Amino acid sequence: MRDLAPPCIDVEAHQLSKRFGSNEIFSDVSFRLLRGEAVALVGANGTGKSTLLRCMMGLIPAASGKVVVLGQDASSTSSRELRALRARMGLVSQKHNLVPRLSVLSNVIQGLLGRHPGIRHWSHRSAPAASREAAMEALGKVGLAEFALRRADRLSGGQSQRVAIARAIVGKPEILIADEPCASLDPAAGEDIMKLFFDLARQDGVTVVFTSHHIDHALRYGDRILGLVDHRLKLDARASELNAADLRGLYD
Ligand SMILES: Nc1ncnc2c1ncn2[C@@H]1O[C@H](COP(=O)(O)OP(=O)(O)OP(=O)(O)O)[C@@H](O)[C@H]1O
Repeated sequence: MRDLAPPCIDVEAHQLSKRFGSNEIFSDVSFRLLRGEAVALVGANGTGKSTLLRCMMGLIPAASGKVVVLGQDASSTSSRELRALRARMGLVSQKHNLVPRLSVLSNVIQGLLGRHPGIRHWSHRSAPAASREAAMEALGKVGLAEFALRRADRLSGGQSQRVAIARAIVGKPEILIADEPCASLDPAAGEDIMKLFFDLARQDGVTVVFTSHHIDHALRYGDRILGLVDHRLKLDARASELNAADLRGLYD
């Protein structure tokens, strides 16, 4: 469990803007994410949610502005420092990117590689026992422990998604970024994953940012909700102060 007091800012975006060519994706986006908060990022298709998350991880450069993550400027740090920074974060992207021919367990163990530069344990057979144990624990959290030795290409879409989530949390990230984590999950599995994220924030002090088109998930599992509309951050409010109609208004 991380020390939750005093309150600490894990992410601070300051007047962040992004364009692809002449296409402005978002501009003048500023917000702060506090340690241990669960934050829902919402907005219609194509408003730039995934792009904003990728900027936060330093995976793509911003056009202007800056984003400071865990005390480091992700927009202008060296690639070596960026790798070290990313090792402290977990990412669940819309594409699972599992290695098809490897076992589920080996795929989850890959989530630990960034934490141990230079070590390449691609297979669960050669990984240290501690890595295997951590991966089994993460698989247990997403309800897939019994699938550990199955090849990743023999999973359903929803199972693959849960393996990707296990891979993102196995290294005990300080910040977890999840881009539509429930998109391919049935309602019960989606609820389980949202509860897991909520517990990671509440019990372990992980800062969780997730995008979702489930208004209900954003309201119930987000402490705070950020909303993108027309290239701008139009909403930054506590979930307890919002209702479903407020969020539906972002999609009009
Ligand atoms: N690499 C890229 N090059 C050019 N345009 C891009 C690139 N990536 C995203 N875009 C464009 O940026 C805009 C925002 O895309 P993004 O995926 O961030 O939206 P989103 O809000 O996450 O959408 P969705 O809800 O559909 O997942 C879209 O118009 C998209 O076509």
